[in-house]
Amino acid sequence: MDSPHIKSRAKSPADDPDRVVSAVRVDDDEAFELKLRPTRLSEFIGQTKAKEQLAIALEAAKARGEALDHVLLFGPPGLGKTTLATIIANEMGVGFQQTAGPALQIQGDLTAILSNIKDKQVLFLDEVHRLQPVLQEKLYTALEDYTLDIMIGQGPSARTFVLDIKPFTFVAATTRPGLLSSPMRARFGILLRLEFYTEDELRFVVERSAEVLQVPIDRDGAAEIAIRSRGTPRIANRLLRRVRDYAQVRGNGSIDRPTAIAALEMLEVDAHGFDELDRRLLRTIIEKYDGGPVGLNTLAAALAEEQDALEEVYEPFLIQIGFLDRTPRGRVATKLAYEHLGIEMPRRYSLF
Ligand SMILES: Nc1ncnc2c1ncn2[C@@H]1O[C@H](COP(=O)(O)OP(=O)(O)OP(=O)(O)O)[C@@H](O)[C@H]1O
Ligand SMILES: [Mg+2]
Repeated sequence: MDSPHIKSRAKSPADDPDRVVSAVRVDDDEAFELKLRPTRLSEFIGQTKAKEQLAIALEAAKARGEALDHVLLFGPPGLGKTTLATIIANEMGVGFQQTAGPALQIQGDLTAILSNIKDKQVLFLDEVHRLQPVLQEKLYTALEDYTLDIMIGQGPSARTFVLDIKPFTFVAATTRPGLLSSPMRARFGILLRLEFYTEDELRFVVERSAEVLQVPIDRDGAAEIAIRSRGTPRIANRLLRRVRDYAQVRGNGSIDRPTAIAALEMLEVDAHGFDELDRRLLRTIIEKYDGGPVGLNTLAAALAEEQDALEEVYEPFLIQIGFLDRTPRGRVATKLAYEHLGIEMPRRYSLF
């Protein structure tokens, strides 16, 4: 993500409650996530709409013996974009190569990757919104007709070569689809929007991960973790890991509801798994703008965050659980938000 919000430093990063519930990946998630990452579409929990759309496209492409159409995966962090990209390669039975927008700086970086592409393979580009505009333009032709124009030399003696590229599947991921140019968006045949997970789906995620990790957990214990995971599998897995530690040290190693509650309270994970920005956003609307409505640009300035990051990454979850309303006149904090923060809701006087 582009703008990780500034966090106060706790003594140990592992004890920082905001870190525990942040949807953004942190370094020590990596090895752990790899282990818990589903590898086939059938193991991928939830996202029924995206999964169905993808399953049909995969079957059709396989039947035709062609590369799958280019895919754009978008949605807030930690919902399974990278996971789905690897699943696509597995299901197609093709190679997988991964890079990220900020890793490609000059045209040579892109040329090197594209000229080594194997037939029908998946090229996964994470954070596609951070790819330099000049490189985006180069990519357009590669995606459309599998050729790449390479300029050699400068000035009057410059010459252009056309490089043929093997047909491949470009899978791009972004948390901020609003930052993509429309020609870029038009290159994707398959657009998959990932949504926040329901509590039941997250309970499945927790139960599945517990099985992989061989941690005994009962349904209520898993449900308790699911509720506080902010609709996000990454957070669910991270909380499971911390609750497992707690159960091992303070309990008998297995996770039931009382153990999960005690562990999550110790970690200061609140009832909805809010992180610091969620709370700051709601508090700002309530305390600075009397609960709203407040315009997105004003709110972004007050929080020192980018507008589209608020709109695409943070607000959707708060809206989904009914803490925030988007109205034509701006953002409004709801009764639930006041209750959650323990602030009394002022009585509103109507003019009529
Ligand atoms: N549908 C799912 N079923 C089971 N586990 C999942 C699912 N989606 C995600 N996960 C788990 O959540 C972790 C985070 O998912 P992933 O890395 O794919 O998210 P992402 O959308 O790529 O995040 P980012 O925007 O930060 O790149 C994975 O390691 C995986 O274990
Ligand atoms: Mg990812």
